[in-house]
Amino acid sequence: MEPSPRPSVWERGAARGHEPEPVHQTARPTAAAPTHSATPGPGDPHRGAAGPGTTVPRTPASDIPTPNSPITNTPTTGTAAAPPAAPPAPQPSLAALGATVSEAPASPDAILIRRTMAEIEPVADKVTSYFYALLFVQHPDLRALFPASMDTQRDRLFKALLTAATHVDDTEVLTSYLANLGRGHRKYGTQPDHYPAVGECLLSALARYATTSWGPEAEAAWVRAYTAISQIMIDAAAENEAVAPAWWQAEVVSHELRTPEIAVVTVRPDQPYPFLAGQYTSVETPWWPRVWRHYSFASAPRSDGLLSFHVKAVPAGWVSNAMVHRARPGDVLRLGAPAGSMTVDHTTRNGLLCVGGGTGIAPIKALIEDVADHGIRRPVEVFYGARSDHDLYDLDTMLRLEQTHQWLSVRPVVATGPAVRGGTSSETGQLPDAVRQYGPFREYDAYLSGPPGLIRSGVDALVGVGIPSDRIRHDSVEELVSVGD
Ligand SMILES: NC(=O)C1=CN([C@@H]2O[C@H](COP(=O)(O)OP(=O)(O)OC[C@H]3O[C@@H](n4cnc5c(N)ncnc54)[C@H](O)[C@@H]3O)[C@@H](O)[C@H]2O)C=CC1
Repeated sequence: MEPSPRPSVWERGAARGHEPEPVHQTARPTAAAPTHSATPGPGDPHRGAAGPGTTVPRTPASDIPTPNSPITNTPTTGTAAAPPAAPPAPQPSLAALGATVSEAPASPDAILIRRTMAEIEPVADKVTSYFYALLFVQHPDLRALFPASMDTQRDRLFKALLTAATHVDDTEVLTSYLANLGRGHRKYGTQPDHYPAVGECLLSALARYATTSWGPEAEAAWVRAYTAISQIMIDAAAENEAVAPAWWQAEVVSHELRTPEIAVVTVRPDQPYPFLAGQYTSVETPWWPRVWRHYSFASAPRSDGLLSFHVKAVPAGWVSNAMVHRARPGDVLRLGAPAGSMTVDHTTRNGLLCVGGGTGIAPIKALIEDVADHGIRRPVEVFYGARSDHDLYDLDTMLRLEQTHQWLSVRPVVATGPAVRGGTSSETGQLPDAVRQYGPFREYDAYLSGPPGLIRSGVDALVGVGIPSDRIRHDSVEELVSVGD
């Protein structure tokens, strides 16, 4: 697969009179690879972040590139300039982006971009493969910074780029999403001068496969979109450097095997870790460098600063098996920044209807603790589902919470049963069906957590029991699908 020797679009500059965007600045840094969602990626997490400081022209996020004041990216090795004062705001998911795409009239650029997208969709795998082949041939220094296995990685960078480009008209949601993405990429050691390299390869891949819709206008639209996207990410990362580390080191302080496959892992971050109950983080183990997976926090923020995760070892899951079968007290993990919008709205007195399946009960437990911490009595109804009685690994904890808080009600539901544990008999069936038997829940906000299939069918059930879709919160199904192991 030969990379095309085409001249840089960033050197040529976008159409419509925009200033050209220089491609290469100083020495290429010791970059890193993206592992989950989007763009240029990670450095070796256990060696410290990227290489020498580099500069790129900087523009206002909402504008088209105009060289002005430079950003200087300095290595971040986990030392925050100042401790983060407040927990981060919940971040929008790709699902949130999807909800907005059809509402506004499309701009000319968006129309051109969507045409390209429609054309490459049937051959998306080929486009992605070509994109990475090109990236690694033209920038071999970047290859060593991606995970050894690209199986999971393959889709992430490319898909996120395309998703963001598709939503280029929706400035508010897109900016928030991309800013979060840019901050999240700090843990990979992503540097500003990686973005033009990725942009070049993205456009080359599109040009090769979108033969019908591609042309000077489409290319110019993509250059503008990608330039805006990368600038938002670069700016957000630079701003975030002043207030938070690129990652946190976290020592395992306890490891409790609840079933042969499920462990509760508790860690102590090396510095304050602000987050909100219901959020999740990315975790990298020392055994699989540059492979990050998402796990929800299983507790609300605690006064001792400890964080807990419920991890189920899934077949062939690298990180999950390491977390369950290998991690022991004293091991040091790395954590990315917190993310996710499945958080409690404390401006309302609505009740909470919580549906947690399997290890999806972890963030539900955090939400319950959060409600308790706020001291306001709001009804909280929990449906806790598992395949069998044996898999209700956290039922004792949930029942203890129910005994402590009279506003809390916990209903175990097993797919195959019947079962009785802790003196509480479980219902038998699927979680969404169990929810439908109760209600209506019109004065409730809903929280869904668990396998992607449960999220999808759960939303329908929750709407069916009277909860408007804008009051149903769950993490992005796309992210859940891509973090299964
Ligand atoms: N924030 C979140 O949404 C979180 C999601 N998870 C995800 O939860 C999953 C947990 O896996 P396991 O414990 O093996 O769960 P599991 O496969 O044992 O299922 C748990 C429960 O969900 C129900 N369920 C599964 N698929 C369903 C479907 N298509 N429709 C209706 N109900 C369904 C099952 O009947 C069971 O009650 C993982 O995929 C993990 O990534 C875990 C923690 C947090």
